[in-house]
Amino acid sequence: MQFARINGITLHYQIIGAPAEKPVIVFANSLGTDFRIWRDVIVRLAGDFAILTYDKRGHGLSDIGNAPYSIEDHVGDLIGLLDHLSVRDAVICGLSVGGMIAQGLYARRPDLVRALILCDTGHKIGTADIWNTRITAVEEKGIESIADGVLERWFTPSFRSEANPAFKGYRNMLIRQPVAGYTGTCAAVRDADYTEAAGRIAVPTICIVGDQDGSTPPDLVLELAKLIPRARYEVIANAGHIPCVEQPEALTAIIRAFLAQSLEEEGPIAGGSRQ
Ligand SMILES: O=C(O)CC1=CCC(=O)O1
Repeated sequence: MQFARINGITLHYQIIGAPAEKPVIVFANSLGTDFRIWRDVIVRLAGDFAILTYDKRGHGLSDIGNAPYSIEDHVGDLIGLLDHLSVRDAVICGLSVGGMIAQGLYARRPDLVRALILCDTGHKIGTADIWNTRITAVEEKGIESIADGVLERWFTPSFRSEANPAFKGYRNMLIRQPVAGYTGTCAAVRDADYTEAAGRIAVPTICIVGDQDGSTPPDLVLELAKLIPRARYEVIANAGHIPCVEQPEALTAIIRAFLAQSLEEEGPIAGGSRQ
């Protein structure tokens, strides 16, 4: 296991492959999850790419730090981690709040970003009322009290079978996140708005969404894609909010096709920076 002290807190991360030798893909995960959600995508990409995953603050094995957070706290952690690992010019793939972190990273440090894969995310997600209601419920009654509603938006009905051990496992992942980390990140999403910044994105970008995503539905993700100059847009069939879990093969195929085209257009990377 790999850990680094960044911005005064311990972050848990994992690097597979050599960033000095292969194009780097960084995966940023969603609210209420840790980096294990990317496993079935990573195993399909490893070998061709160096892969960095990490648990954002307040999630997984990373420290909680001072909650509540702003999205800039999460962005600052990823900047710190990439600087710590001397990774530049990476492909950033972010899911949901991870996609907002990716947008914020590009806004602050475009030198770190070669391409963006924005998965089931938005320039703005939800309303202040929705997030404040959720924060209050979790503070008063715990994550378990909202888990069923969240899981209905995360996964399609066929995945949400009690007979599916993976469904139970991801429910465990959600309800075992620290309350302060979870509500702290709800506050970060509530206050984040990348509507203006989206128009300034000038790297190859693809926006991807599950056709049954109940959290950031296809309409929202399409709206984001339309804000970003020349962004591509893809819908994955039979997936909710977390296609890396439900449809990893389809998601990997889209990522591969996008990177084959966009990295080819831009020229080869070696040593974590463009030639
Ligand atoms: O958990 C949810 O409701 C969906 C979600 C919104 C932001 C995020 O990261 O996940």
